[in-house]
Amino acid sequence: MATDKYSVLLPTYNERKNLPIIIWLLAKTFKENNLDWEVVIVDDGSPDGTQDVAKQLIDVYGADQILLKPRAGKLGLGTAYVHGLQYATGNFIIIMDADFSHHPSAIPEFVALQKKDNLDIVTGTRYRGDGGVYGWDLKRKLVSRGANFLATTVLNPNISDCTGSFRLYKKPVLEKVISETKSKGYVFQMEMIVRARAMGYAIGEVPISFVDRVYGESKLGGDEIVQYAKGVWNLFTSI
Ligand SMILES: Nc1nc2c(ncn2[C@@H]2O[C@H](COP(=O)(O)OP(=O)(O)O[C@H]3O[C@H](CO)[C@@H](O)[C@H](O)[C@@H]3O)[C@@H](O)[C@H]2O)c(=O)[nH]1
Ligand SMILES: [Mg+2]
Repeated sequence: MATDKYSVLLPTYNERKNLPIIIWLLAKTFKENNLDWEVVIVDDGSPDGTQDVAKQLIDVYGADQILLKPRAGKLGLGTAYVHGLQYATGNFIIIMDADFSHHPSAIPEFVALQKKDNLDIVTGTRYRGDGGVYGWDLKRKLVSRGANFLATTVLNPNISDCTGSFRLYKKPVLEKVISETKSKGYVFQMEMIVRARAMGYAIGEVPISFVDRVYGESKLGGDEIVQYAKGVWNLFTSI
């Protein structure tokens, strides 16, 4: 009996090479675990032809499993989730990256933990238990650790990985938290989890291994880091 449905929001920017494999892995994982699913691809006009690949995947898997909801230009990661959510039909939403840094094989663990404690949110953590980061250089590791340290000391949300973006939400919970969230870029994930905590939602953590992408480049730039620091400050003064 499968009444629950899981909608994956998959933001893409130049992920032509990664998309077919991540979709294949997702389909396999959901099928093997007997879960009802769909993927909403939010592509921001990638110049590398990501959308052509997405259309081919719709032909292979069917339009009820793969939805392509593009935007005209690169408008940022945070607003990509807001955009994708409008089209999701599942009662649970999974947010993840399209470049295998978030492996679909962790999804059954997220689902099981959510069910066990009837959690509102399950978030992947690189900074607890068996979790970890592989393939990042020292600078990127320091940026991530520093970002988490800043959020933890200033906002104290009692979450070991505030900037991670592999998460499972009850759909109404995500809708509520997203409606209160103001940031537009990478800082969005941190703001979401801090606000969710302040709203009193039940949050669980699953240790995950984050492996740096094989194909393509990260889109995290210096501007995102500045936006992040501003985001922590805004939350500090508003929550
Ligand atoms: N639609 C859209 N997608 C985007 C955009 N920017 C990035 N993406 C997509 O968002 C995902 C993550 O982007 P990456 O560029 O691969 O991020 P990262 O450097 O690996 O950063 C990861 O770690 C950060 C810090 O923990 C996380 O905050 C971030 O979400 C991600 O998991 C990828 O699927 C990428 O294509 C955008 O402006 N628009
Ligand atoms: Mg990445």
